[in-house]
Amino acid sequence: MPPTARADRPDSPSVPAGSDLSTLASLRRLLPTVRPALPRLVAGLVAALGASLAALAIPRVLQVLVEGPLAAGAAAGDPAALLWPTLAVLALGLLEAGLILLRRTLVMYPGTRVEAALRTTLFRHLLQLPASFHDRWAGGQLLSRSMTDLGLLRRWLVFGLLQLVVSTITVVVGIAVLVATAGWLGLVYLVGAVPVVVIAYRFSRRYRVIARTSQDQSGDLANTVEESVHGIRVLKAFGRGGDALESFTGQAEQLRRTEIRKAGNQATVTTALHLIPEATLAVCLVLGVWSAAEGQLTVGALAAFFLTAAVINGPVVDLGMTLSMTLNARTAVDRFFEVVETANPLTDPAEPRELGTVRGEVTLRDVTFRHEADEPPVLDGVDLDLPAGTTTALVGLTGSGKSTLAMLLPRLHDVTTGSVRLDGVDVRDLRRHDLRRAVAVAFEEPTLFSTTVRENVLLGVDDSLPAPERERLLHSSLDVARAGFVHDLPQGVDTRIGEEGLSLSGGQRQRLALARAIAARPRVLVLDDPLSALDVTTEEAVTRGLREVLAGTTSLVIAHRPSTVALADRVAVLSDGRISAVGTHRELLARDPHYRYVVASLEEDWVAHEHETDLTQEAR
Ligand SMILES: Nc1ncnc2c1ncn2[C@@H]1O[C@H](COP(=O)(O)OP(=O)(O)OP(=O)(O)O)[C@@H](O)[C@H]1O
Repeated sequence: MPPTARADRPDSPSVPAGSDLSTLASLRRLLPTVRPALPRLVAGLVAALGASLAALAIPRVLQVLVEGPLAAGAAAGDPAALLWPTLAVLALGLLEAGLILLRRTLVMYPGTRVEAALRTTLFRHLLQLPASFHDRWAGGQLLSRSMTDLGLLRRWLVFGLLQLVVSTITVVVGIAVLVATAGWLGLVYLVGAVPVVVIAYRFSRRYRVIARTSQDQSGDLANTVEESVHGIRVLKAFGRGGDALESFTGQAEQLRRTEIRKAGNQATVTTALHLIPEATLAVCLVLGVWSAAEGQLTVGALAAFFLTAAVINGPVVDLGMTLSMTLNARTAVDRFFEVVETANPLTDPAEPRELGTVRGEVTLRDVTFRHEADEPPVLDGVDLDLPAGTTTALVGLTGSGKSTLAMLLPRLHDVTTGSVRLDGVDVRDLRRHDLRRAVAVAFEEPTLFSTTVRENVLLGVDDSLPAPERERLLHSSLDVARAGFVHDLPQGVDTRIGEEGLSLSGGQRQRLALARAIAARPRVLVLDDPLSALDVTTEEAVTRGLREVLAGTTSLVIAHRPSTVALADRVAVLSDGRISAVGTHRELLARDPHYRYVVASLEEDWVAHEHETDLTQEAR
């Protein structure tokens, strides 16, 4: 089975957080974001109501026309008497059309603004949330929440919401007009509204669940596409393209079935909402004609009654669509708030300590770390000193927790217990911005952004530095990382590199990521196996350059190869969640059997890794 779905991650919480709220309470959470747009939305609502009232007024004019000038004019052979009522109907029609246009114009801008504001809020929060959140949440789910769900929400705000309010008011006012026009006949029409309400209520309960399933499934599908495109080389290399397609087709089929269920439910309710008012109208027709024949109702009142009922029938029939739009919007709001209301445990302290000039001394004391409270600890009582200006290699068997430990330094994770200190200050007492200016990281998996080489490398460099200084940093860090290949790119350092730098080789990407970490001139540099994708010759050249840069910088280098270990002044061995030995490479080789075992297994892994890299490159 190809890794098209992140089976280890919940794609979305199984019990939606907003599900215990009523639809109204759930949607009300949008109010703070919608508030600035409220005046235009309310103006749009007034315009829409005006249009509906104009439509409702037309039958009344027709009643006057039928009962007055039409009868009299026709009898006297005086068609001129029809002029004014006809002009009134025309004016009302034009007013209705004008108000509909005004409504559209008024609500279009606030709708897009609210959508953009919500999208920014979501993205800002995603950037704030810790790495552990992104470990748990699939990218496709976040993508579909920020794109599809917010698009649904905008359409509901500019159309569904207004339609719902206007339809409700039109129906209520319309029924009042019916009662005023035809007395008990209006009450008969009102009785017909009871099954409509019951059906609409039952439909909403069913549809809410289907809407949630459909939006979650479309997030899962987006995730599959994202992962398959991301991992296209692996899928091709292992000949698993067909399996990926099968998995995608399965998910797409599941979504299609849900959409069919959704459409089926909508069709059923729309049919019912069509039939009931029409049937009610038929009953009213029989009763109305009988009543007119008995002289209890004038012909004009009867005509006005049916024209008004026809105006009301429109919103009743549309109720199915407006309700489903509202329920889709409610689901979108729930899914939005599930992310936005995820508490961020990695916040800045209320009273942050100032860092001043950083020496770069790092100490870890009795550090325990577990991903979840009920999981065993990855780190369990780690004590480690990184004296200022020294380079320490962190070595351990695979899965021993080296990357986890490295992530504690810039607070990508927070310790569960114990402390990490920079120059004696607990990193949790510092602003994250200050801390991350002082501590830079180059990860083994180098992520590059879809922008120029220059912007990628200068990502961590202070924007306020003068341009010549930034330029110097750019070139010197590219030099150290032996990334001279960028000068051969079509526009040199101004060449846009592809999504995640995929148009570059693994080794080239790794060198740019290394250059980025060096260019930030941190006092503490964390390198998570930064040379793993380099060939031996390039690795030697980079190592020579790095040695100069590392002199004077406190560095923690996670090493998977003896050559990387050689960069370090000393080596710390991570075993069973704690530091089991610290010393020079030679000392540890001489006295620590576990270190000898780790080095031997790393050498084996390295040979296997080289072989696998060759295979993947051949597959390309
Ligand atoms: N998000 C997570 N939730 C639960 N466990 C995790 C998570 N991320 C990593 N782990 C587990 O934590 C342990 C340490 O992982 P870590 O990546 O720190 O090891 P490592 O020593 O850097 O491994 P390697 O040398 O293979 O890169 C592993 O057992 C891993 O499965």
